[in-house]
This record gives sequence, C-alpha cells and structure tokens, in this order.
Amino acid sequence: MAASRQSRQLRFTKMHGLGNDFMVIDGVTQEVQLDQAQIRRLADRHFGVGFDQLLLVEPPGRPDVDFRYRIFNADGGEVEQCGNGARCFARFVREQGLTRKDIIDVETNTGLIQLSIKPDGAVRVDMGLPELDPAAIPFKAESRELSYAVETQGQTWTLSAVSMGNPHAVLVVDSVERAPVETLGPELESHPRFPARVNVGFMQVESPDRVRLRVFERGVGETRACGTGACAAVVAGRLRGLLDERVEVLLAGGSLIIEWPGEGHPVMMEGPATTVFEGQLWLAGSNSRRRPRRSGGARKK
Ligand SMILES: N[C@@H](CCC[C@H](N)C(=O)O)C(=O)O
Repeated sequence: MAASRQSRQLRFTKMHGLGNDFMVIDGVTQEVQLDQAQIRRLADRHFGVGFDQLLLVEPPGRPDVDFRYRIFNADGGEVEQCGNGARCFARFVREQGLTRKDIIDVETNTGLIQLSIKPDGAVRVDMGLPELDPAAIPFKAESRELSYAVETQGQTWTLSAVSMGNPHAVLVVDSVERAPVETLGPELESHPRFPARVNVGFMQVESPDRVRLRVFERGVGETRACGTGACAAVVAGRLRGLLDERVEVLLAGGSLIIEWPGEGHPVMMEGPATTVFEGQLWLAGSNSRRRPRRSGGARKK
C-alpha cells in the first residue's frame, strides 16, 4: 500500500490462541487512533488483515499493574474480556521486549487479570471470579438460578448465564456437531433478555473432566475457540453438578485446561498462544481521532 504524505505507519502482530485469531497492536510505543469503521475494515478477511479480535496493548492507568489491555471485536465494538487474547497478550509483551516479567498484572475494562508465562511457553491466566448475579451479567431474570428457560423461535431453551467480565449463555447439548450454533447462536446473541448481547456456548459433556465446546461469539460469529466461553462453560457445568474441578475443554482449534474450585474462587485457564507474523500498514492521515465505541449495548465501565 502506498504511503501518502499524511499517512501514519502502524506496526502489528498477527497471533492466535487455538485458532481464535488476533491483530495485536503495541499502543505503548506507538500512537494508535482507530475508529470503529477502520477496525471493521482491518478485520475483513478479504479486504483487510482478518481477525476475530483486535488487541490493543496500552500503558497502565494505575501504578500497581504492568499494562492496560483493550479488546475490540471484528464488528469494531469494544468489549470487556478475552481469554485467548489474554494469553496472546502475555506472549506479545514478552516477545516485543515490553517487559521481562514472567508474571504480568493487567488491567482490563472489567478489572484485573494475572498472566503467568510457563517455561514451555504456555500461558496460565487467573481470569478472576465469575459473576452469576443476573443484573451484573447483564441478564433479565427475577432471581439467580442454576439455569433459565429462554424462549426464541417459538421454542424454549435451557441455559446458564455467567459473566467472565463479558456475558455468556451456556447450553448443554447432546452433540456439538448437531448443535444449532449457526441458527440459535445469533438468535440468542441478540435476545432481549441479554441487553448487552451475549456470547453463546454449546457444551457437550463427555465426562466430568472433559467437555466439547462450540461458541458463537458476540460481535464475531462462531470462532475456533473462546477462552472466556470455556471458563463460563466449566462454571455452568460445575454449578449444575456435571463437572470436576479440573476440566479439559476441547474446542475446534484445540484444548484448554480450566480449573474452578467453586464459588468465591477465581477461574484459572491454561493454554497456548502463537505468533503468526508481524506486519505494518499505513493509515490515511485523515484517520479519525474519535475513540472506538463499545460493542452494541455493551456495558460502559
Ligand atoms: N474470543 C474471546 C472472547 C472475545 C470477546 C467476545 N466476543 C465478547 O463479545 O464478549 C475469548 O477467548 O474469550
């Protein structure tokens, strides 16, 4: 792409966590100004770089953490949390020389997470406490329940509602292959009972320590893996008495290990993070200085 006199160069790294792919941008050493329309164009797999989420690494806004971490879905909306992205974030800040630490404290839009890089390169993430209070998810319900009946398309579906910083609905299915991910996923994503929209997980329990999972992600569509979706599924399965404390979650792109002792404890996630390539692009100088807005209906923190 030719650079005009007014254009600005932007370095980025393409990464993935189990096939959930990211454009990761260093906003510590570069000035980054991207609006929602630009993020959508960059996310396009035919006309742009192509990714499920854009991750923006920023300096911390408080003294007790190492970085701030912002996440934008392919639709350009800013969201609160991303598990696979958190692991890639950890590898990115180390590989780019932004830190030499093995344990990294990071501020997100919904609180703090801690990332530990293991000697084999895998990343273990303390994803924090799951939120089960319907109002905080947010999910419209009279009271907190283990599962809820939700109607759409003239049918009633049983689902659990969990926030891992971002909202998740989890359905238990007999088979992930036969689950109606492409049809029910978008219906529930925009269901009026989830005012900030929702990520929709379809979980098949193979045994108490092994599940299969497909996730229709808010603002993206079905992805090859969803880290927060895996955490939410294990929380939902544990609360419904279906799962052990340590569970292997098999996604289309590979496996995550999720551990959750129970209420009052944080959810731990462990899995790989992979760098694919580094690149640079030139953004037109007329690049808007407006900050990207949040995903449709997502909570403002
Ligand atoms: N892929 C992510 C989740 C990204 C955000 C999600 N689509 C949302 O809108 O909340 C993960 O690995 O957790």
